[in-house]
Amino acid sequence: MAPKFFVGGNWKMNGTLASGKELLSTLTSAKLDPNVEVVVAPPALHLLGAQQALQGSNIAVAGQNAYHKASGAFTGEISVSQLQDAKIPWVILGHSERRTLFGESDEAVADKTAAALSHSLRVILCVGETLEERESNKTMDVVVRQLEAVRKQVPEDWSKIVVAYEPVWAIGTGKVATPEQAEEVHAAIYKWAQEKLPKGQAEELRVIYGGSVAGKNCKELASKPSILGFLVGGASLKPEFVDICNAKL
Ligand SMILES: O=C[C@H](O)COP(=O)(O)O
Repeated sequence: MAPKFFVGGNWKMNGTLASGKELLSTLTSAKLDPNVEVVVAPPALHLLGAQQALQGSNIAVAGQNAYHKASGAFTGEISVSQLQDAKIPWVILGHSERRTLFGESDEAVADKTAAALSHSLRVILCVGETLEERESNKTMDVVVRQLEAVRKQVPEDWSKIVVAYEPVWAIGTGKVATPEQAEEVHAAIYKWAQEKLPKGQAEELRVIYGGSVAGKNCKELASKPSILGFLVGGASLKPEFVDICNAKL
């Protein structure tokens, strides 16, 4: 059976308690494709409220980041064990904004991923190249390097990982990768997974696309065979997120 199409909404550092509540009520009252798994990632401060507002719905919540140490003097951080304790099922790790603005290395992302999995969290693992890397034909070198750093620490079980391919040049720019550009990288990630992950896991893996996904481009992207979902930023704050969740209908 093909894995379920996955749509994540990454709210980033946006919104108020009131706007978040309104957005969630739009989502819970909308008719969403039952064959799609929907996860929203509000800012940390809003996570528990969102989780409560989503009770009884099929929409789950995700943290936008987490630290791999269980506890201690790490001001400003939230740990994977605290997410687990609060029954937050998902966490986004390795987002390019974390990598570029907050200096997270491939190894740090791998540490976090391994720790998150060992605390029973599901992980949306982001990978992707910058414009400069794409223009110097290094897209797959970068993506494979990022994936391999994680595989080194998580050699066996990727069943709780969703890989989000997010070309940095397409994030928040309105410059979406063409369906062909995205498909090419997704297919190469699946090839990597076939070769490097234990038998049977590539078939279960979901590789989703992120970068300026919107109501107007989601259907064409979703029609590509290797695009098994989206990680949506800006448009996840708008009612059009419902259309994106329903891209396969
Ligand atoms: O996590 C989501 C990505 O950064 C995409 O953001 P965007 O849809 O605003 O381009």
